[in-house]
Parts: sequence; structure tokens; C-alpha cells
Amino acid sequence: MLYLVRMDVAFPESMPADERDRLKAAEKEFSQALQRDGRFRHIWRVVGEYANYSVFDVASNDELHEILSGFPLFPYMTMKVTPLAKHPNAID
Ligand SMILES: O=C(O)C[C@H]1C=CC(=O)O1
Repeated sequence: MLYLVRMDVAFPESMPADERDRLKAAEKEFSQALQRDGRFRHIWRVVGEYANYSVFDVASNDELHEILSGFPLFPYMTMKVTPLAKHPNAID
């Protein structure tokens, strides 16, 4: 099952820079492991915003929730999840 997820990141002003850097490094490692195993198909930056559009290929809502809530930045992100179905006009 494919899901489009928009993630908007907002760190608290009070967060020390070294804690922010630590979380961002952990996020990169977590993210790239999911990309390597094929469940995290795409991640694109939204131009001019600290946000991304991502596409996940997972077996269930529960699996997606487990992945999303496991991101180190999860407490600092708002997410909008859109389940995707095949378009009848698609050629592939
Ligand atoms: O958009 C971001 O930088 C946050 C983020 C969420 C997953 C990921 O790899 O990075």
C-alpha cells in the first residue's frame, strides 16, 4: 500500500543547537535505513519550507504508524497522511 505523507518540522526555540544536530543525525540514519529496505520510496523537500513530501510502501496502516512514530523527529513534526490508490488512467 502506498501512502503520501507531508511532514512539517518545527523545533522549539529553546532547543540547544547540539540537541537539534543530534536529532537530525539520528533522523538521517533512521530515514536512510528505511529507504534502503524499500519501504521509504521517495522524500522530496518542499521548496522554501522545512517540510517534505514522502512516499511509503508498507503493508498496513499499523506498519506506517509504527514507522512514522519511530522517526527521531516525530515529536517535532506534524504529519498529514494520504493513502494512494491506483489511478484508472495510469499506464503502469
Ligand atoms: O524533512 C526533514 O528534514 C525531516 C525528515 C523526515 C524524514 C527525513 O528523512 O527527514
